[in-house]
Amino acid sequence: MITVENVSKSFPGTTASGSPVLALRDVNVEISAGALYGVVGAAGSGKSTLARCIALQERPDRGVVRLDGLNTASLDGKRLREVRRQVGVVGARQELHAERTVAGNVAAPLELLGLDGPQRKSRVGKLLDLVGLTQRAAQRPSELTVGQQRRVAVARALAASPAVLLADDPTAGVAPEETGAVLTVLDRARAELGATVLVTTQEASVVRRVCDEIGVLEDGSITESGSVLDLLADPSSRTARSLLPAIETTPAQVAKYDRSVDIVLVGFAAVGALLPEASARFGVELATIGGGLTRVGDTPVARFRLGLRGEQADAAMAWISERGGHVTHTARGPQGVAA
Ligand SMILES: Nc1ncnc2c1ncn2[C@@H]1O[C@H](COP(=O)(O)OP(=O)(O)OP(=O)(O)O)[C@@H](O)[C@H]1O
Repeated sequence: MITVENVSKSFPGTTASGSPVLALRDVNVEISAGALYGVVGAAGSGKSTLARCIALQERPDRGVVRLDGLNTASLDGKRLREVRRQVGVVGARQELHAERTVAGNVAAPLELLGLDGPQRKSRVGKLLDLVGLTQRAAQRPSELTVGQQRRVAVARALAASPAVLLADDPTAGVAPEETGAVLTVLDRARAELGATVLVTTQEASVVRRVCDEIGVLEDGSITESGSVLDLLADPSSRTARSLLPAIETTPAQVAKYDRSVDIVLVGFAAVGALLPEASARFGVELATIGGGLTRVGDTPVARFRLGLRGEQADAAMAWISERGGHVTHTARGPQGVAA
């Protein structure tokens, strides 16, 4: 478990005015052990600063970072270096050793730890298998794509078996067709090695594919946090806006019905069966006039705009809500009576 409590961090100003940059403002974050947690925000929102505070590479001005309950604020010297080793870091700007092979790059931290040859070989073999680059062991980084280089960097960061893997903008500069493979490797680090994985990103697609929980940073403050699926339940949340399918309907489409509602459905059962069952049970016409289906991780998630017709429409919507559908009332058609 990683706990960030009331952390603030500023840097001396670099602009002409010289006023300090407040990179983090009173940030609180809780990351469960074994989670794949996304720190999400625009450029300059403070993601890397938060990541560096958690990796103990930066000291907060105020507040505390706890790693498994350990207050890291007072750590120094040897103990600080030991605890830092619990966090493996992959950054977009971190270079691999150009003159060493892929296997040599992954082995480098193990050499520093003093593992003997056979132990190193076995560990490097397992890590290259995890990142899917066994066939590339003898190649140099320059022979690999950016996405493959990033996967080597992940293997290297995992070499010393850290409890936490921190990937700062892992898909930056990676070709779109390769981002899936990079994210799969992060997911495997969590699933197969039990690491807690922390990812910083600006990309909704990264959140959609792999994050269980997120914290959204805006201008140094956390504005939304929690489980991704829970955040989707509030259609006005930034997370919902960026992850749910867009709804594009014209007033003319809505006008054909008594009224319309927007509905978010999460999970296999909800997406497959709720609407037809509600329609049959209450004798109500439920027509999908906008929205669509997406996937968040392995979970299907739908957002539809429905046109409703029938006396029992309210009862049908209440029935859907009781079964976990998130219903937002939108416009009434011309036949509707304003509430
Ligand atoms: N070492 C530093 N010295 C001065 N200002 C800094 C330093 N590091 C970060 N900042 C400033 O703090 C703010 C937050 O930066 P940070 O790099 O954490 O944001 P970010 O969300 O990671 O951005 P990006 O997605 O572009 O990497 C920015 O205004 C940045 O200019």
